[in-house]
Amino acid sequence: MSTRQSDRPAVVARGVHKAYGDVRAVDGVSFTVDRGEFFGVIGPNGAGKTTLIEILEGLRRADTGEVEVLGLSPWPRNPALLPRLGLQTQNSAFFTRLTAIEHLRTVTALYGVDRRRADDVLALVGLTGKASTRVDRLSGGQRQRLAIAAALTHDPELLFFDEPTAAVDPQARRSLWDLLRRLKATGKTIIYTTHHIDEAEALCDRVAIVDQGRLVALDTPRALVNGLNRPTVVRVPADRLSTEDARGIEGVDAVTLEAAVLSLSTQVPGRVLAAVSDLAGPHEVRTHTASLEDVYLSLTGREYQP
Ligand SMILES: Nc1ncnc2c1ncn2[C@@H]1O[C@H](COP(=O)(O)OP(=O)(O)OP(=O)(O)O)[C@@H](O)[C@H]1O
Repeated sequence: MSTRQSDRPAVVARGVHKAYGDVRAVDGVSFTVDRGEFFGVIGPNGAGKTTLIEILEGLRRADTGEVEVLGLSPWPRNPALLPRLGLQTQNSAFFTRLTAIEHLRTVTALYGVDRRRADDVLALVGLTGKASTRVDRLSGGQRQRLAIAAALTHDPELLFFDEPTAAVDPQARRSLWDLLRRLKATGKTIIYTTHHIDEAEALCDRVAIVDQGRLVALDTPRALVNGLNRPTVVRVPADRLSTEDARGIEGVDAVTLEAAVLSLSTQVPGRVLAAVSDLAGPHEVRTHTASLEDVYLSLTGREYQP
């Protein structure tokens, strides 16, 4: 029985390999991305992320393995697929001497869609006030928004975003997060590469960690963090709680004292926090739990390098 294209996952990759000479850029990668999923790809420099994404986008050909995008093969380049994909890349091309709205109207013309769509997507990314500003006068964050708007002009089903928050200040980064969450809420599938691991943790339904061309982990951020099985550490100023009292709290596995702060390790942080609060009050009590960054570090053996 044949399956309709629309019933297929957004992406299926099976045993994908790609080498450049001796360098195995992608070394046997298999995964599936569901429709409507926000799927993150993270990994150190040179891990093979760009090569993998470019294979999915139909920009490069895999040496071996199978790739299916929206139920179709992206290679040889598939004209039926291109209008259904939205691409924002690190080197997104701009018509820099045009204004923001002129740039988007040019893109709508290239895609053959109604030019009024340019105004819609400009509003969607919150740049209506910059419609008449030349592209080369926009800030880094505004340009990233414009690149996202351009990727949306033809209302694609599957979006590829390559580090859209690179070189963006923290405030603009947060507002881009809001935009990305709104896109996800409209049912778009998003494949997202980032060097900001906190961002992958905050935004993505699932995250693939790639290292040396291989998929070293793939799961929800929560499952990846839980899989580390690290204790939560509750920190309390040492003048508020004695070491003996801390050790006596049910659920505390270890207590250490350093720089006038007691650190209580536990697998049941809620219970321990409540007990600490009863004994010492809630002020200046801090908790530290493992994050996706810890997972990344333990799997790749590398600190995150921006
Ligand atoms: N066109 C090419 N010719 C030869 N080697 C290449 C080419 N493109 C990439 N490589 C090599 O393949 C490996 C994977 O590169 P890729 O750009 O896919 O990694 P990446 O994870 O995207 O890295 P970054 O985070 O730095 O962008 C690297 O060793 C890189 O040097």
